[in-house]
Amino acid sequence: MNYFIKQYKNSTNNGICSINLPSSKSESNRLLVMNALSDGKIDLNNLSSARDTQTLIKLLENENELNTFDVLDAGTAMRFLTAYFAVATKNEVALTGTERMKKRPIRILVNALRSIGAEISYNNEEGFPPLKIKPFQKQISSKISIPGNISSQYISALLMIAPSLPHGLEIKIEPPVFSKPYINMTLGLMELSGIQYSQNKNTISIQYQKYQESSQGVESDWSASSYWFSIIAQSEIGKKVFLEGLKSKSFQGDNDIKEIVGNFGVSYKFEKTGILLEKISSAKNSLLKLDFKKCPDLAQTVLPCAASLNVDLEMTGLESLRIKETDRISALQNELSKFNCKLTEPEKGIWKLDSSNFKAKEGIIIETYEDHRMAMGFAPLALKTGIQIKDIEVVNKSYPSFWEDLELFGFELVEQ
Ligand SMILES: O=C(O)C1=C[C@@H](OP(=O)(O)O)[C@@H](O)[C@H](O)C1
Ligand SMILES: C=C(OP(=O)(O)O)C(=O)O
Repeated sequence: MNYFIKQYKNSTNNGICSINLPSSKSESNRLLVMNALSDGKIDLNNLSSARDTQTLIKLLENENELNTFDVLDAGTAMRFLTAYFAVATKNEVALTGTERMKKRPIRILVNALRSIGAEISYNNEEGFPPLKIKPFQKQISSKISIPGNISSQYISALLMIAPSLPHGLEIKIEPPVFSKPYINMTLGLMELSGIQYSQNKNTISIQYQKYQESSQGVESDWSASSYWFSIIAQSEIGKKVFLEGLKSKSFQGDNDIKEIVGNFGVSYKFEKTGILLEKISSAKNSLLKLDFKKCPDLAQTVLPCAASLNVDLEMTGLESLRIKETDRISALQNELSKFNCKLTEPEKGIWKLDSSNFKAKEGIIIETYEDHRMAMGFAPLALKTGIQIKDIEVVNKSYPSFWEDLELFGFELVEQ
């Protein structure tokens, strides 16, 4: 199904809308895997409603009955379960996903796991899911060296299983390290679950030990919050929204959104139960330099937003976007061009967004490429002109109530 999104139903409504964001799927999926590794010692509160998390819950709940585990399009579930089954499964299992998942690389993680003794084979194409994983026999090494520039999910997956290995694990991450806050999130949550580790620059050492009993709550999802930062950035001065469940101290690197969108005239204030956003000034129209290395998932929020505010961008750290739910660079190029904006790579690794000719023509149709962030990143542009978003169910991966929340805020959505 598609939605035609119009601007506010009632633009004179000045009341402050309060949005109940989903909880972080990244935190939820880590806690679920750690809980499974600890035989259920972690009391989990406020797990995410995201499909990625709900899928992982179901798979782990039925672990003893299933022999094929389908993660759909959840990258974290694929990578985390590969490591989990490599050390914890009692029977041979198959791990699979969507057609796109079968094109997301996993060789680096499989090689690392094989090097410590895991028995994993490829069902179709070498280097890609689906995988076949046999029960772990014997740890043959306790040292791994792994590139840090492809996906941090491989590293998080290895860190979480490290305490269960008889000889522990020493992981050397070869720089450059992308998505580092996600590695720190893994270590932070492991520490809260009683795991001790030591770190010397890019080498992390974890001895054999047991996850301890603990109770863990999940914060709201900062990546999901980013669409609200974008909406307020594109609203008139004085417009506000309250986002529930976000905290000033977070494991999520995507909380960088509050600083990035500060450049677009959005202020924020933490309160007891969340954060209040307000549009206080126009965007600075000078060239803005941004590095997405720590927060790649914010790119699809920030680029369309900058485009509509006529802010040109010079960017680094976009490399990992090519291997996510879709090739996010091409998807962004295609959809931004519908607004007369150009995304180019004039020098290797340096990206430019030219927003000077931004034009919102009525009736633009946004393709979403089976990627939730394409739908949610472009939806706020409805503040400029009515736009159509294709395949709206795509948001279920991370933010199932996204469209209801837009309506609550005052957008008018018409099914097409
Ligand atoms: O560990 C995680 O929870 C995630 C890590 C990031 O992936 P990469 O490490 O592949 O960049 C991010 O894009 C993804 O949405 C979630
Ligand atoms: C990249 C993402 O997720 P994953 O890699 O876990 O599929 C995302 O949510 O934007």
